[in-house]
Amino acid sequence: MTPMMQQYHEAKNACGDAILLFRMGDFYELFNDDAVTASKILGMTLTSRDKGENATPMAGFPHHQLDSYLAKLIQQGYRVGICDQVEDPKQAKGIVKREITRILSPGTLTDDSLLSPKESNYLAAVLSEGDQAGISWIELSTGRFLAGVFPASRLADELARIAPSECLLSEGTDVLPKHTEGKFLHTQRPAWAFGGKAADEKLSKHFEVKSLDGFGFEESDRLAVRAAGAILDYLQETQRGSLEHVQSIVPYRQTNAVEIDESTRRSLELTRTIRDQRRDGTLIAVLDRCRTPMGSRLMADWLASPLADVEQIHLRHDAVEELMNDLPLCEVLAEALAGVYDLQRLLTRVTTGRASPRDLSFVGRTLGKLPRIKAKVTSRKSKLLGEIESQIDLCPEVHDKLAAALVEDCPLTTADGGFIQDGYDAKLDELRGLAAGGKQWIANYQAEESEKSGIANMKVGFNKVFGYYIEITNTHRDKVPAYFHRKQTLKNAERYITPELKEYEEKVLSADEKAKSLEYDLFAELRELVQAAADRLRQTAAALAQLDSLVSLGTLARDRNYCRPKIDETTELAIVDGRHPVLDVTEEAGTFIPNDTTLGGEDEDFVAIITGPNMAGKSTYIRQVGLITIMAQMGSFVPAREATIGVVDRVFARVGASDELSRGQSTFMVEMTETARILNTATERSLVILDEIGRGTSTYDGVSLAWSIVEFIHDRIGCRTLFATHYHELADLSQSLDHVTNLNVAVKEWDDKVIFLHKIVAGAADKSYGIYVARLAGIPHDVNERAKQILAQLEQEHLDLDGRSKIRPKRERHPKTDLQLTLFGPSEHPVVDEIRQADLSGLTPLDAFQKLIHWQTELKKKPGEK
Ligand SMILES: Nc1ncnc2c1ncn2[C@@H]1O[C@H](COP(=O)(O)OP(=O)(O)OP(=O)(O)O)[C@@H](O)[C@H]1O
Repeated sequence: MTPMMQQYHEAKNACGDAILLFRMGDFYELFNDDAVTASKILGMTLTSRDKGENATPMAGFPHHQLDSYLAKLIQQGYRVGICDQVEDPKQAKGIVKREITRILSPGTLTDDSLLSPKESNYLAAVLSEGDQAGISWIELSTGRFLAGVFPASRLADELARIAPSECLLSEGTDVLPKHTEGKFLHTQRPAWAFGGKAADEKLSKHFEVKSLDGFGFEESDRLAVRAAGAILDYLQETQRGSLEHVQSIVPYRQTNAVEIDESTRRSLELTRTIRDQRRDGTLIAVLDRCRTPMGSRLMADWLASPLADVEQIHLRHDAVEELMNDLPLCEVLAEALAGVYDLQRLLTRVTTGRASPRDLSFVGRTLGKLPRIKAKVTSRKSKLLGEIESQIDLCPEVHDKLAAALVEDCPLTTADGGFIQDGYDAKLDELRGLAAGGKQWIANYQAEESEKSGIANMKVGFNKVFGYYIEITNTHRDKVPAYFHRKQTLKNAERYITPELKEYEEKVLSADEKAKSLEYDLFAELRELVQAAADRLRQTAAALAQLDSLVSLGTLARDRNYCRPKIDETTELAIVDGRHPVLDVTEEAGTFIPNDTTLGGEDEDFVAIITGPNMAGKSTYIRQVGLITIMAQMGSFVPAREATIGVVDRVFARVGASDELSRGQSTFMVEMTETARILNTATERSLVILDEIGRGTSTYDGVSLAWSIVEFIHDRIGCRTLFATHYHELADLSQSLDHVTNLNVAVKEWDDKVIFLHKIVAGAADKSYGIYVARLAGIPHDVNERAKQILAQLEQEHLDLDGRSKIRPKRERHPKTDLQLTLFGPSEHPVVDEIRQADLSGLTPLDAFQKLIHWQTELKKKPGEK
C-alpha cells in the first residue's frame, strides 16, 4: 500500500461509517464502497486506481464543488467525513499531512449553504425505559437545546412534532418506530453514551455548573438528561469547532400545548403535503409570510404545538388584532424586518469563531434596523407587543462600532483584507497610505523609465515568484538599459527587475502584509465585542422572531379577510362561513364555497355524520374545521366570518390510509390501530375528525365498525367529532343517539349531469353518485352502464319495504356509565377509576373502610341497577 493510501485508511477508520471525502490536490476523492455509493447518488463517474487484483474503485470531484456534493450526500441521509490537507503541499517534506477536519451528518449541519433558512434542523436522541421515554433535541445552528420525558407511547408523535433530521439511539435497541427509517437518519451510539453518570458529568462540565438543577431539571427528568448527555457526547466527537454557543439546556414541559399526533399532522397537511411531501399547498405555506428566517422557524414551532391555554391564546390574538388594524404599522415593521438577517445563526458563527467579515456586517446592519422597530412597537396596547419591545436591546455600542468599522460590501473571508473602513483606525490608514504610496511611486517610476529609455510599451507587473518586474517586448530589446536585470524570458518578451524597484516592492509588500494582519486583529476585536453581547443579542433575536410571526399573522388576517376567533373554556365549536385555509388561497378568488359548523354548544349535537357523493367536498369540509381550530389556538385569526372555539386539548384527524403502504402494514390494520388510539386517548375536550373510517374492509364489517366507533365516541368520550362516510346507513345513528346530527353536501342533478354545490346542509344524503364520478374519471361507457344495472339490482335486494337500507343495527340505549363490551376489549367498571383516583394518604382508617364498603356495594350491583 502506498503511504498515501495508508493515510487514507487511517482517516477512513477514524470516521466510522461516514463517507470519506479525501482531498488530493485540487480534488476530493472517494475510494472503494464510498466511491460506488457516491457514483450512484451523485452520478459521478466510477474509475479505478491501479489495475488487476489491486484495482480500487475511485471517484472524485473538483474541490470548489464541495458544498453542492455535500448537500446532496447529506440530503440522502449520509454521514460525511472531510479529510483535508492541513499543510501547504509545497512546504511538505514527503507526503502532505492530512486530517479529518469535519464530520457532517444531517443533524449536525451549521453551514448556511446546507441548511434551509425557514426550517429548524434538529438532532435528537432517544432512550426508553419501561413506559417512559427520554428525548433530547438540539438545533446546532442556533444552539437551542431541549430535553423532556414523555410516555413511551407518545414517542412517535413527539418525534413527528420535533421532526429531527437525525436521531441517536443506543446500539442494539430499537426504540425508534420502523417507519421513521426513511424520514431521518438513525445513528447508533454505544450504550455508555446514554449512561446517567456520563451525562451528568459531560453536561455539568460543558455548562460549567455543579448540577443541572439550575436549569430546572428534576429527579423525574433522568431519562431526558441521559438523552441530552448522548447528544453532547456525539457533538463533542464529531464537531471539531467549538460548542461554545450551546449555553443552556431547557427542560421541555408539555403543558398548555395541544397534542397533535403524527397521523393528524400528516392528514391535515400541516407542513408537508401527503402526496409529494412538499411545503407548497400546506398550512404553513399559507401562514408563513415572515420576513426573516427566524420568524419562519418560530411560526413552524407555533404550528407544531398550538396553545391550549385560553389566556395565552388571547395574548397572541390581541397582538395580531392590533397589527391587523394598523396597516401603516404592519408595513413599516415588515419593511424593517426585511432588512433583518438571521441573527440566531449569525450569533452561532460568531461564538464558535466561524464568522466572516460579512457575518459581522450583517449583525451590524440588523442592529441598525432596531431603533426603528423598537420605536414602532413602543406604547402599544397589546401586552405581547409591550413585552417584545422591552426585549429588543439596541446594543448601541455594538452597532456603532460595527457601522464605523466595516465597509458596505464585506468579503466572505478575512484572507485578503479590505473590509475595514478608511478612517476607522489610524495605524491601518497609515499602512494603507504607505502601500498605496508605494504603488504610486512604482507607477511614476515606470513612466520615468519609459521616457528615459524610449520604450513606450514598458509594463510593470507583479507575480508571486518575482514580485514587481518590468516587462519589455523583444522588439525593444536593444533599448533596455544596462541597470535592468533580466529575471525571466517569455516567448515575446523579457522581464527585468531593478534595485530601486525591489526596494519599493519591499515597502509596498510589507505595508500590505501589515495592513492585512492589522485588519485581522481589528476583526477579532469586533467579533469579541459581538460575542460579549451574545446574550442580549440572542434575546433580541427571539423578540424579533416573535414580532415577525405576529406581523405575518396580522397581514395574512387582513389580506385574506380572516376573523378573530372567540376562544373560551366551553366545548363549543361554531364557525360561520368557514373556509379551507389552503384552498381559500389556491382556488380562484370567490370560487370556494364557505360553510358553517355548529358542534357541541349548549343544546347542540357534538357528533356530525357527513354523507354525500364522492367529490362533493366532505374531506375538505372536515379538514377545514380541524385546520381552523389549530390556527385559532396557535394564535392566528381564521378564514371565517365568525368563529367561537371552546379550547381543544387534542386534535385527531384520520383520512384515507392509502399512503400507509410504505409502513409495511395492511391499510386496514393501520386504520384500526390509529382509530383505537383515538378511542383510548381522546377526552371530552378533544376534536376528532374521521374520514371514511372502516372503508378498508367488507361493507358489513365496515358499517358495523364505523357504527360502533361513533357509538363509543358519543357515549364514552363525548367529544366534538366530524365523521365523513360513504355508508349512508350511519345516518340512522342520529335516531338512536341523542347528540348526533346528519349533514350532507348539496348536489344538483341537471340533464343527467351532477353539479356539486359544495354546500353543507342538514340531513343525510340519499345517493352516492359514485358511478357518475367514475364516468367523469373516464371509466369506459360499457363498464359504467353495467355498473348502473348492478346497482339497481343491489338496491332492490338490500332495501326494506320503506325503501331504506336493511343494514341498520338495532341499539339498546346505554347510559354513559354502563358496562359494555366494546370494540377494544371489555371496559372497566367506573369503580376502578374511583380507586385509581383515590387519595389514600389523606384517608383515615375509618374513611378507608367506608370507601371499601361503598366500592363493594357498587361492584355487586347488576348493570343498570340504581
Ligand atoms: N367548499 C368548496 N368550495 C369549492 N370547491 C370545493 C369545496 N369543497 C371541495 N371543493 C372541491 O372539490 C374537490 C373534492 O373535494 P373532497 O376531496 O373534499 O371531496 P370528498 O367528498 O371528500 O370526495 P371523496 O368522497 O371522493 O373522497 C376538492 O378538490 C375541491 O377542489
